[in-house]
Amino acid sequence: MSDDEADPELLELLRQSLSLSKKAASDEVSSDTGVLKSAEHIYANAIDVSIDMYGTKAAAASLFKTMQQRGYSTQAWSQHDLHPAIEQGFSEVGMVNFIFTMDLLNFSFWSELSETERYQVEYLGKRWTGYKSLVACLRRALDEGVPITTPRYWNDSLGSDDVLRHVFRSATDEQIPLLEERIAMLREAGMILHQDFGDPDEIRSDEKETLEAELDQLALGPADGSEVEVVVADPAPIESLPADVAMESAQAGAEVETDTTAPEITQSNVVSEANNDEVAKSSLPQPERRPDLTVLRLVEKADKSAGKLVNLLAKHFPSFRDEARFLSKRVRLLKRPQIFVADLWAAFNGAGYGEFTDIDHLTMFADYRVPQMLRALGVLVYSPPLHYHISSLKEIPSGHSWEVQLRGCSIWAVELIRREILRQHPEAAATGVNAVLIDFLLYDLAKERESAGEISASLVCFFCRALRELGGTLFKIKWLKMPDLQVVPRS
Ligand SMILES: Nc1nc2c(c(CN[C@H]3C=C[C@H](O)[C@@H]3O)cn2[C@@H]2O[C@H](COP(=O)(O)O)[C@@H](O)[C@H]2O)c(=O)[nH]1
Repeated sequence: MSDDEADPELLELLRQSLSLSKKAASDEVSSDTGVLKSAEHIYANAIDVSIDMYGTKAAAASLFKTMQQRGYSTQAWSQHDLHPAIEQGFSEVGMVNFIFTMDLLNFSFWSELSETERYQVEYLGKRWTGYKSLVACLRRALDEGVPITTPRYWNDSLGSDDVLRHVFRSATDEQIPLLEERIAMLREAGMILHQDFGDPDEIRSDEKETLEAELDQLALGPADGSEVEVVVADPAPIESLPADVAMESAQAGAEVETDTTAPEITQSNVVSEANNDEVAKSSLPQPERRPDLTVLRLVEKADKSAGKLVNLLAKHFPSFRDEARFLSKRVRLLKRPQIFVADLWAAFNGAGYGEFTDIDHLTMFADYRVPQMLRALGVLVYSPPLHYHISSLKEIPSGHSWEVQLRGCSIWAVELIRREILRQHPEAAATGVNAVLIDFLLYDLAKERESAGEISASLVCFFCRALRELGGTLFKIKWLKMPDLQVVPRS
């Protein structure tokens, strides 16, 4: 390096000491999520939920057998009715943005109404409920030309409350639970993505000038007093983005910049992810195309670590920070950050943006559906007070000790099932049997039972272990109303 060139390491040191470099802020993220440790702590101190050893062994055997029979793998993810796939015309940017949007809102589809009256979404000539109703809303919006999976859109004037309410519209009188909270979460996440992972091009000019001025003042002249040229890193020109992203954005303009002065949004003048090409051919004036790479940058910041990506989500996004207090200790459950990473891993089959070196460190995702299945399999056992509370259809408030015990013990139970499978079948380690696939399978089995009428949507029939052993009948009890998201009213 010649004398008059600025020392890049010195400049980075200056930036970090002034905490001007975003790079410094996110490098402190650990790859250890702490979720399994929290789950073990909850299990070790739970008095209302326990894990049955025999049930766990039996569940491990039957789940492994089912996995073998179905050849269960990440491939199952793309075979789902509504999940996006590259083969359907989604770009990689579009897939990542879709999955982020989906898992940002992937909570609480609970209804107390009957199958016919509960919230449901009409799409592709079918009625979708539960988690699938959310995915159907996103697909339907894209088909209707609303770029609902483009983070930039969430705070664009075109993305009004009315437009977003229309995206989640119901085919029945019941609307999607927590609609206003979901809209607020979209806007908050869009702002955070722009602030923390925004395109350097989009840094406000005054912000950039401030940065340059501060660095100018601090640039240390070399010993011989010659001038040091302060270089403020220019935004990476689009051609220097990873080949696949540059290609995606050059070809398909995966995202469309919504021009706030554009005419009222109509089906034809907004380019959606899924039908870029058709509209590209249309005669309409095409707005400037620029991909929204903020989620990609978030994913890339994790350096292919699943644990780091989970922690980045919990660190930057309050709505992903799924934690609770149990016996006056903070515990981490992080259901949706983990399910986002798992969905990326499955959607991309462990490659590209789905490649994670530590995917096996993820745990089960503590929702309200998989615990039902664990109970039905005889893995989870409830204390009489908890069982009575549930069977008398009483709600369990968010953050209540019972909720934390149910979620934490479910995570620990799936870990014990995973260990038992590997104990019974050491070869399974090579086939990638991990908590993610066990969880996915438990969820899918629960939904299959629901479709087969064994578990109705609003009333969940449990084989109460004690009754079954006494040859008792099926206990018709309603699953506890346990919102899996701690919704803090937005001030
Ligand atoms: N632990 C766990 N929880 C999951 C899922 C999924 C869907 N994942 C798909 C991706 C790959 C798999 O093959 C699945 O097909 C949704 N949920 C949660 O359930 C609740 C919705 O329930 P219901 O109202 O009945 O649809 C809600 O809290 C939602 O966040 C999962 O996989 N694991």
